[in-house]
Amino acid sequence: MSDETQSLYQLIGHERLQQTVNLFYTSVLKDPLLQPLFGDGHPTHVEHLTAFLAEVFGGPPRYTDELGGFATILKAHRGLNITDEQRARFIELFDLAMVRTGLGNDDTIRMTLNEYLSFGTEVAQINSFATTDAELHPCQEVPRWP
Ligand code: HEM
Repeated sequence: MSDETQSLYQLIGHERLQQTVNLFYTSVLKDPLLQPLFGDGHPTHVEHLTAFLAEVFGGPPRYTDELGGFATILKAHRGLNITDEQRARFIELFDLAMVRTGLGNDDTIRMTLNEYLSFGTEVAQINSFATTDAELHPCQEVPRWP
């Protein structure tokens, strides 16, 4: 496979993606602004968030095919009433985790992930406030990015 056809997922590598999500989630559960939303944490969160992001960046569609797909993440976010500060902290902690695993050393990867996180957290925030289906964000499936 030539470089042109390599997905971002391949460039990142599954293990490094999972390590980054793992560090991110550990920091979320210690964060005063975010921890109240996540409680004591969920044992499948790292696996599910990794699978979701893998699919977003061109990896296998395992989140859609095996882990409940977009409907599951939508259900998880509805009613959370995510504030602007919580949304910003989520992005900040993910970026810090990228720096710590070395993923942040690659400017293209870091910038693309941050661009996606800006979009993804906006989707999550809008859905977190939706009281009717009409108020949901129009993105209703696992997006492919970029
Ligand atoms: C790019 C943005 C985001 C993505 C890709 C994402 C993805 C996910 C996924 C995959 C799950 C697990 C659903 C399952 O069990 O399969 C989840 C759950 C959850 N998300 Fe998000 N999320 C995003 C943004 C946010 C934001 C901004 C917040 C709050 C600040 C948030 C709070 C939560 C909570 C509280 C849960 C449920 C608890 C848990 O599973 O641990 N998410 N999210």
